Amino acid sequence: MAPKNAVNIPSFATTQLSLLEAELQSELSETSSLISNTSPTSLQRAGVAITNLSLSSQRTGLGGKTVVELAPDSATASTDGDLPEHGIRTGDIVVVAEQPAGSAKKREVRELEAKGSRGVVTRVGRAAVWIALDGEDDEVVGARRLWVVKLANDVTYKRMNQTMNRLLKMKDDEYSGFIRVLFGLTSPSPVATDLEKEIKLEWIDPSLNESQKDGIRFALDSKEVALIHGPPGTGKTHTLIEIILQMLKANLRVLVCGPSNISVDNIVERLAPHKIPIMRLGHPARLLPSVLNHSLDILTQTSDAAAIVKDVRKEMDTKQASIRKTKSGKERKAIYGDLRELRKEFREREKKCVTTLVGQSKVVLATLHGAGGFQLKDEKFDVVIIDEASQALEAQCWVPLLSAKKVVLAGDHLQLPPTIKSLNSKMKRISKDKEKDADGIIKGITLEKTLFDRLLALHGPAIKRMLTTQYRMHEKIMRFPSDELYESKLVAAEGVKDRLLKDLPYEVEETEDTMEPLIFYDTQGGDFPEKSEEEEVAKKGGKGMMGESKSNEMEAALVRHHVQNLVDAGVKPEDIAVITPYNAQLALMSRSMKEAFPGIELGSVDGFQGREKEAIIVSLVRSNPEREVGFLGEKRRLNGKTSPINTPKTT
Ligand SMILES: Nc1ncnc2c1ncn2[C@@H]1O[C@H](COP(=O)(O)OP(=O)(O)OP(=O)(O)O)[C@@H](O)[C@H]1O
Repeated sequence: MAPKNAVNIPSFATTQLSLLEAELQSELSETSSLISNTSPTSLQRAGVAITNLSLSSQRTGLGGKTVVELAPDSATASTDGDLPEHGIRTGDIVVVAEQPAGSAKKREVRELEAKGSRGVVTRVGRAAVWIALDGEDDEVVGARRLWVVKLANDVTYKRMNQTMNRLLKMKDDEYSGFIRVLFGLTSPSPVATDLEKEIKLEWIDPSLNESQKDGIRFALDSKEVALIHGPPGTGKTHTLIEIILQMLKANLRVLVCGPSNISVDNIVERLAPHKIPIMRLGHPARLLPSVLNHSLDILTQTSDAAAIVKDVRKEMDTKQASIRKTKSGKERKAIYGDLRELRKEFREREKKCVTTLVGQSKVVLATLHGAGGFQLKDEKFDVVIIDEASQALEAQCWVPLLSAKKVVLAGDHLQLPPTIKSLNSKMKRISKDKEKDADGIIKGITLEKTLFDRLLALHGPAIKRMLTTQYRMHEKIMRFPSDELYESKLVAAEGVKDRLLKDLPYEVEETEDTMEPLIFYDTQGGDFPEKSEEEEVAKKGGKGMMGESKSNEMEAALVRHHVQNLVDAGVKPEDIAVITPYNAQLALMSRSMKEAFPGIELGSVDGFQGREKEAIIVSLVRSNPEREVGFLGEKRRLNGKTSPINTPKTT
């Protein structure tokens, strides 16, 4: 029987499309106001541009695209030849253009795009940045001074929109059993507790704990959907690896996805030692070096099927190199003509080779977005596994799911959801639309609500298994998240439950700071006032830290003092992280501490989620007579940052 709260699929798709549009618009307007109101130098400082570059090489990359390498212009470069501090990352959508003279000149995004070439950053090095250009005939001439400016990433939206539009247009009889379950038109098939099967299951990893085994059995037995709920450090990825290996043993074909390249690479790295045939889709420049051997691009160069693509690639590279040697415009034009022909040939051959290689792979790994590429267009999988599912937008998850039969989602809905920029306008807009009863928008669906959340609300805890033993925190640190968020179900593994800083595998003195797992510094009262600052760096992409920011100087001094104590006791700075929810506080602390304690890590609370350190110092900043805590009121923000030892927690 269908649950009462079944979701109307076309309305769901319409709602998602409208939310995605609002989100894209807010991203676009944020970028364009920044670009039009700020000088190149300030844009660089804000993390969205690199100035004073020149072209150092160009060659053919995946899909026959031109990849340009840009390095600091010799006239302006620092003596070490390194790029200046910047915030451009692999995967960013950018424009490469001639740098405007006059630092404060106003410019429009449109104008910038018209003058320059759009592309994707494929690699960021210490002394150079590589960009794959979108256009066929894009020409970046070497003699000029260039700059790179980051644009809003509308590419990911395009794929989500396509997916939601396909869902919107599907007719009732086109809904697969799987889709019907995911929208509550039917209930999930009951999972038979097949005792025989349980007995037959031979564990590949002998160290699995009981809750992990239970989750694995459930993921294997369920017919349409299984949620693996993994609180911090409970071995979610560990569990997924066993699930993948068991599925492979059962001769199933599996597609493994995650919202980011790093989430996917993490799984590839852990699967690799098992020597099973795996294929990682995605641009090699964005993959971890250790993962490259499994990447489709490398396989298209090294496998037997690849030989046929190789000669065209070589020919194209030679042509690319010759462009730079010629001064004549006419000759250059002719070379571009040849390149266009070669590129066509290259793509056809590459496609054939890719289809052969992908068709042979039993385990394919890609980002959610990457799963929508041409390589998987007609491929069928028995199961789609999504890791970090509570960090992904639901529309993103549907990219690989539209033609799926079964999904295993791993995540933790009690840690922070994906960051959404348009939250306020979106909420208002939905309720207004609802009042007017317009376009079938569903109230209560937000971008922040992930597929994991929605399925849990739709079908209840029966579709979920929770991992309960955590391998990261001292028992006392674990107590707070366990009691507040996980119904006191977490258990600390033997190896960590009473581990202290003094027990680190190198010499650490026994002091009051190294013998306590959890220390609070009370900073209430008049001596530690918070300060508000207009946050210039908010646009840097600092998650959840928009608008004005807060800092607390006295607290920063206290943090520094505590770090000093730890270091004096022998704790290595690289084992210490200082995190804070506020950008202004981060800036204040970074300045003084990075130099004093080389190797120490400083970061934002949101950015640090899911990482580990031996000692974590949390600077909470807020301290005011009104007792306001701002966005720290979000419980999920206080979750998941703890490590074996958590030191001062300033309040
Ligand atoms: N059954 C186990 N026995 C011993 N150690 C384990 C076991 N399961 C997981 N671990 C260890 O716990 C740590 C966390 O594991 P893993 O990275 O798989 O967890 P996670 O839940 O994916 O982490 P995160 O909270 O970052 O998402 C790792 O160091 C891993 O080796």
